Amino acid sequence: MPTTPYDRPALLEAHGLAFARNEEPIFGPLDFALHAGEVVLIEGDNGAGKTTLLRVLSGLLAPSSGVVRLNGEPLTLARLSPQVALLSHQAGLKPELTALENLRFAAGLHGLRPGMSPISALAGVGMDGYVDVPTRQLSAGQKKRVALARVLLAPVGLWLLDEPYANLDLDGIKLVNRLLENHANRGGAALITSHGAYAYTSGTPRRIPLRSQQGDT
Ligand SMILES: Nc1ncnc2c1ncn2[C@@H]1O[C@H](COP(=O)(O)OP(=O)(O)OP(=O)(O)O)[C@@H](O)[C@H]1O
Repeated sequence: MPTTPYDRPALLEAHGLAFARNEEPIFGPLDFALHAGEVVLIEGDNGAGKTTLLRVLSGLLAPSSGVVRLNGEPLTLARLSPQVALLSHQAGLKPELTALENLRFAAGLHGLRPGMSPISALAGVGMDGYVDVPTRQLSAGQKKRVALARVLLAPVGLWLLDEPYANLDLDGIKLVNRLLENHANRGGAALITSHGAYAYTSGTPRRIPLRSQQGDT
């Protein structure tokens, strides 16, 4: 019998996942699973809890209740870094290093996706003309592209991308959609947040709507 991604443990699963701050609910409880080949979009207005959810899913914040599993195993920071590439609001680049040096540094820490090099990852995001430029001299959108190149370079199946479209021009938005589509087609999976304006549209992604709970009665 042919196997499908659904026969294997999900790359990422959340069960009864909720987060509260000072007893104020931020999101949840949420139940979802992300399988190989899927892109799932977390949608919500400003303050709805999208970044908080990604920080919980990446082990940076502990949930108030519920569990997160990576490839069927409980999430731990030790399991996270070899399996997950994170893109957060801050590009996370070292400003004194060039774009290329930043990617070489990342490759030294996390390794390389087969067939990919720091130069080819920069070319893949349209930044091959900026390899020798210190990243402090780059615009916000250019920094975002270098940060996306770092995601592209990482030899991992799961991408957690917080606002990948922010600061990008129209070409950059199409680029993110193309990167997501290619990643899903080669068996990867991605969870992305967006306000919805530039949502990934290929293959009708599943959506997890978040709604601000603060002030609810
Ligand atoms: N460090 C913090 N301390 C206290 N409250 C916080 C903190 N970070 C976020 N919040 C609150 O948690 C709620 C969810 O914030 P979060 O950043 O997750 O929303 P978001 O959906 O990502 O918003 P945006 O679309 O504006 O980026 C908001 O009400 C916010 O004010």
